[in-house]
Amino acid sequence: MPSRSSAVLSDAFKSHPVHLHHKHPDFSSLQELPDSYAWSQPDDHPPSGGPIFASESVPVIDLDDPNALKLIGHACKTWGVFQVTNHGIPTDLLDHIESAGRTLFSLPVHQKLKAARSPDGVSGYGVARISSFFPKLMCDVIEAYQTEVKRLAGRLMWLMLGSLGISKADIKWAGPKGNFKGASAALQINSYPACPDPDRAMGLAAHTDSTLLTILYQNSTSGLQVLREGTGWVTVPPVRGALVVNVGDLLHILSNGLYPSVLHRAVVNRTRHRLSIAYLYGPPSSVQISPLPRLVGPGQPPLYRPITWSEYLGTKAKHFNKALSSVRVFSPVNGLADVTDHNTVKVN
Ligand SMILES: C=C1C[C@]23C[C@H]1CC[C@H]2[C@@]12CCC[C@@](C)(C(=O)O1)[C@H]2[C@@H]3C(=O)O
Ligand SMILES: O=C(O)CCC(=O)C(=O)O
Ligand SMILES: [Fe+2]
Repeated sequence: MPSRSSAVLSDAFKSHPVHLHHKHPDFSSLQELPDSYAWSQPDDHPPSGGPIFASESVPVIDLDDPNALKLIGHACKTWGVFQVTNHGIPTDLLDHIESAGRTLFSLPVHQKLKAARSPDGVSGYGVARISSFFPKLMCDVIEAYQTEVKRLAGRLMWLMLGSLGISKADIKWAGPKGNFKGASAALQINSYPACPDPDRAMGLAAHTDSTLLTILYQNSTSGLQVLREGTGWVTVPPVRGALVVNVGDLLHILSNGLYPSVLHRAVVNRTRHRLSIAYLYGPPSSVQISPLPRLVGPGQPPLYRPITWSEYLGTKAKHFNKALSSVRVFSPVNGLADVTDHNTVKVN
């Protein structure tokens, strides 16, 4: 979004521009998966959806539930992801932003390319890392959505931190009113066209978000999967009106590893187009984030060094899924893999 915060955030990519040599095919007319889209790691990609009858599923939490705080704390510790209902964002605003996204993606390719994201930019049309050049009507919807989702993000922050015993006095950068006024954020609209060969393709590769938290709206077509230890990839089913919340790397750092960021990916569907809208939420871009003093002590040394969001995005751009372990202070002495290290994911 053309906002001050994303202009500052984009500084993070100046030294790691992404040069994509992709042509943008017209997906609406493709009968076969182009070779350039065939996924090279079939082992890591069991047929779309993972186990059909997963014994456990991602928690769905009603924010009006008096036990919401406890339920959120438990979900953050054990899953790193949960869905929320009664979150205050009206369903018709969700419907509007979805149709605004569809309108954008259904523009002819040449028109979308006029808003192509530059190699070191945060916003624009492209293959993952979006926005701008919207017709006025669409901007209104996006602004309305950003206002609401920003408020929800602040509320979720206090619920997530509150369940760790953290109060407003502990987070100075939340501002005098504790409403995270200076927070930075990016809104990413993802479009996953129907794919003739979904088991050989990938919508969005496995990653963790470099955020404090991410709030994701997904339309009625499933595709989001989270990696659950001992189970494998678990589909997060779309629940009408609900939003998915996941823990990002910066909350992982802030909580000194108590709330692990969750590895997730998006798979594609043979017949249905899928759309998702991610609100990637973080602290003011130059605030140092480090394990909260309240969560460290003699038996619990700080596991991560202080780092700003801007610096972390640069680290992510360089090390991808190893970024988090690259800011870890104590490497395990016995050489065992760090449980938080997603090093089973190969970086192409
Ligand atoms: C504020 C952010 C967070 C970004 C970069 C920048 C704008 C776009 C975000 C995403 C969204 C898609 C996955 C990801 C991994 C990607 O490629 O672009 C995210 C990345 C991150 O979480 O690191
Ligand atoms: O489309 C999805 O479900 C996932 C999107 C995502 O992970 C992201 O934008 O960071
Ligand atoms: Fe993500």
